[in-house]
Amino acid sequence: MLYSKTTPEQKRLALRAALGSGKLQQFPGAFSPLSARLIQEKGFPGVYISGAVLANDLGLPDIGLTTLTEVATRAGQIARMTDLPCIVDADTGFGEPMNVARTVQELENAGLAGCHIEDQVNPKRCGHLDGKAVVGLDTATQRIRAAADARRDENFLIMARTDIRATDTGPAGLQAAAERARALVEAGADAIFPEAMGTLEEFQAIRDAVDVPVLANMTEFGKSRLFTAAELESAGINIVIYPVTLLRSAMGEAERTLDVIRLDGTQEPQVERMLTRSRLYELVDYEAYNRFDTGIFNFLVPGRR
Ligand SMILES: C[C@](O)(C(=O)O)[C@H](CC(=O)O)C(=O)O
Ligand SMILES: [Mg+2]
Repeated sequence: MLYSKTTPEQKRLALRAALGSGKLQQFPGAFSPLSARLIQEKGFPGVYISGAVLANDLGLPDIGLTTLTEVATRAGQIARMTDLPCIVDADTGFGEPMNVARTVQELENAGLAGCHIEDQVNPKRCGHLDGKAVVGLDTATQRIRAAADARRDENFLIMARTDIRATDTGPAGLQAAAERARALVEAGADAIFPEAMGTLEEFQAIRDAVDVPVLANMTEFGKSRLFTAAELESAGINIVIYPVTLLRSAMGEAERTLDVIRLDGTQEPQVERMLTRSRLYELVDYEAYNRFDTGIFNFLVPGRR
């Protein structure tokens, strides 16, 4: 009922333990607080909160238009509805290194378990598009150092994302990614998100370059093949995200339903594919509110009528 009783501190500890377990952790992307409940119910160990989903849901492209306030607010709404640790996409940290410091403190306040900060220039773009540019090593490491120094809970996870691989599609790009990953860990990153890796061998190369957890981004219609959990685990990957998968599924289904209503004049053929009323009520814990309400209106004071 209401919000999660698991504290942010407990969630951060759980995330640290999960990442150190040696088992691949699958984090689907929640597009809403309710979808985070579904992710928890299905037995996943954590929730990812995607910058692309946040922006797209507002009708905006994912090019750094969303603000820290918008991201922290929405991420906080999602985080408080689940007992699972949530990792949020903090893009480039919303400004200069000093802004990155504030970003981390706001995300801590919002109850997140961790965030990732990338080395793209502003305006940033989806990591799987062409023509990206990254900042120099100094700025990239300053962002991470500022983030690591700003946190007040040492277990808040600072993940560094590097987009440098795609700036040179040949072996030099991969070499640059491995070097940058090492430098970002040196600057204080607790985990590495190598963006737009093409093959399992590329993931393996980053894995070999650092001794912190490594993330794989299994976003659809991107540069990576959609590797299975077993494949990623065999490459030594610690955490995999499916960032936009649920939004794409939900919007795909919404589009099909709208077409049916237009064509058939009724949604009837789609009803059997929908979340039922009782399932929806289960997810919002309706029953618990009912008990609460009954209790309030039935209280007795001994000796009084
Ligand atoms: C992971 C990502 O940063 C996101 O915002 O979810 C995106 C996902 C996407 O656009 O498919 C990314 O840059 O890969
Ligand atoms: Mg993003």
